[in-house]
Amino acid sequence: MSFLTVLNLRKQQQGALVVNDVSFTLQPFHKIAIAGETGSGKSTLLKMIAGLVPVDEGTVLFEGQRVKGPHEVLLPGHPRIAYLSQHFELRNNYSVAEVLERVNLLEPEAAKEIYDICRITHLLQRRTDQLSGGEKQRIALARLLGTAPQLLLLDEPYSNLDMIHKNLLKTVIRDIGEEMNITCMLISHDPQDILSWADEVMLMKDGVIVQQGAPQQVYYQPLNTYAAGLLGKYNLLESATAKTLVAGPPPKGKLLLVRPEDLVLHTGNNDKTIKGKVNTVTFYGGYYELEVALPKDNITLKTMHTSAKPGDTVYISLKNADIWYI
Ligand SMILES: Nc1ncnc2c1ncn2[C@@H]1O[C@H](COP(=O)(O)OP(=O)(O)OP(=O)(O)O)[C@@H](O)[C@H]1O
Repeated sequence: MSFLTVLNLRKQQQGALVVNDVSFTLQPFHKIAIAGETGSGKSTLLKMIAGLVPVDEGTVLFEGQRVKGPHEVLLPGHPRIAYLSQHFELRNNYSVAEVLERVNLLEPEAAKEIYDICRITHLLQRRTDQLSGGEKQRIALARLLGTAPQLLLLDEPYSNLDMIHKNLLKTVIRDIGEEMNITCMLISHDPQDILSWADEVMLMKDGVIVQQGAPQQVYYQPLNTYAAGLLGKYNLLESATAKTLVAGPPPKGKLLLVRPEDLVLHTGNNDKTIKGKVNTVTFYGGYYELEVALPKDNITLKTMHTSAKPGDTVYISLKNADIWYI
């Protein structure tokens, strides 16, 4: 028996199929991250799993039991599945401690551990209108954890957070998984959040899972340009370019997909380099990004150090990475 089984789930909104025959299973403590363009059905899928939105067709089984829809129960939502919405609200004119105590099901010691993990212990006496967005987010999370969930569904938890609060929340989410033994699923638009956290990545488009696999696999072996683009920049290289960079002929009708960091910049040429002219150089802090015009392609390349300037001639080779054509 799987921890969570999603079977042929379908949902229509305003006459359009927004979740279309989605099936997957989730084992305890396996971290699944979902990405997809806006409107691809990610939130609707999580809300159906949580029992907050009625299912049109299909079934959600949590520990072998069907998750009931919101119209089948008095209080919508499964008691052991928590969903953190992008649009959560904290009641005004209450202290943080009061907001948390209203729903807390845990012993004081366990509740205190959650407040520590969520880094909110110092905020307990504050009023909810005296909090920053990042603090509110961690309190909303602590409130959900107080209901003792086994499965936590996080819907874009990092949106609208500055880097400091985002990093703090990332640590909190990691600790929830590791120290509280809660299984998490997460939606995010940011490849860095997804790839660094997930055991498995699920990519959605038009209500369908278009690709699912380990982060390295979906990043380096995307099934199509949509999947490639969701997880970062990429180059699609013509066969003439591919022939210079890769030993052996490219498969007919296919293009070589290369991530910018898998190209190497040289100042001199050899038989595995291709000559190009630098169009732009952009500094991003930890790396530089160069746009380079090749005879048949324009490519994007990432490098840690460079003194190249627009107009310079450079030579480019491919790192010894796995070759992927689409
Ligand atoms: N309650 C609703 N009533 C009508 N249409 C809805 C409702 N909820 C969602 N939709 C529509 O269903 C589609 C999928 O929405 P959903 O929020 O699941 O997408 P998403 O992938 O989570 O998008 P985003 O990344 O923008 O949050 C969208 O076209 C949306 O407008």
